[in-house]
Amino acid sequence: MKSIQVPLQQLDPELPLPRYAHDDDAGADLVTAEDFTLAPGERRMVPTGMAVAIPTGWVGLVHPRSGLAARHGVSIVNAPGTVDSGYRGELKVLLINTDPTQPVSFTRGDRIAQMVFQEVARAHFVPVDRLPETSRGAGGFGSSGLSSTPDHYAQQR
Ligand SMILES: O=c1ccn([C@H]2C[C@H](O)[C@@H](COP(=O)(O)OP(=O)(O)OP(=O)(O)O)O2)c(=O)[nH]1
Ligand SMILES: [Mg+2]
Repeated sequence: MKSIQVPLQQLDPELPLPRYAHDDDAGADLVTAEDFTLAPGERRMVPTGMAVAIPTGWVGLVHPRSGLAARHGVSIVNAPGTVDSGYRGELKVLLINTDPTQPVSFTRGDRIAQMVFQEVARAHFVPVDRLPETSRGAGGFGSSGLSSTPDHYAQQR
C-alpha cells in the first residue's frame, strides 16, 4: 500500500488522531469534537477538531461508516465529501439522520466518518466536435436494466 505523510493540526488537542481500525483498512476514522443529537431527518455540520495539509496530487474523501448507516440510518449528505489538498480549515462532516422516527445521539470523541486518501489526476479539457464512439453511447440512468440476464450482456457471452 502507498503511504503518504499528512501534516495534522490538532485544533482540539484532547481528541485522538484519526486511526485505521485495522491494518488493511482504506479509511481512517474521524471523530466528532462535539456532543450532539440528530433528530429524524436532521443534518448537521460536525467539527472534527483538526485541520490537515493533504499532499498536492491527493484528495481526502469523507465517507460514511456503514455501521452507523445500517444501525441508525446516519449518512453523509455530500458523500463522499471532498477535501482539497489546499484546504487548511477545520475538517467537517455533514452528517444526516435519514431515520424517519428515531433521533440519534453522539458523544465527543465518537467515530462518525472515515477519510480515504486517493491520488487525483488533473484534467485538461479539450473541446471537440465529435466524441469517440462506444457501446454505451448516451445510454445511462438505468439503460442496462435491473435483471442479471439482460440483453445488454448478450455480446459478452
Ligand atoms: O465533507 C467535507 C467536504 C468539504 N470540506 C472542506 C474541504 C474542502 O476542500 C472544502 C470545499 O469543499 P467542496 O469543494 O466540496 O465545497 P464547495 O461547496 O464546492 O465549496 P468551495 O466553493 O469552497 O469549493 O470544504 C470538509 O471539510 N468536509
Ligand atoms: Mg469546491
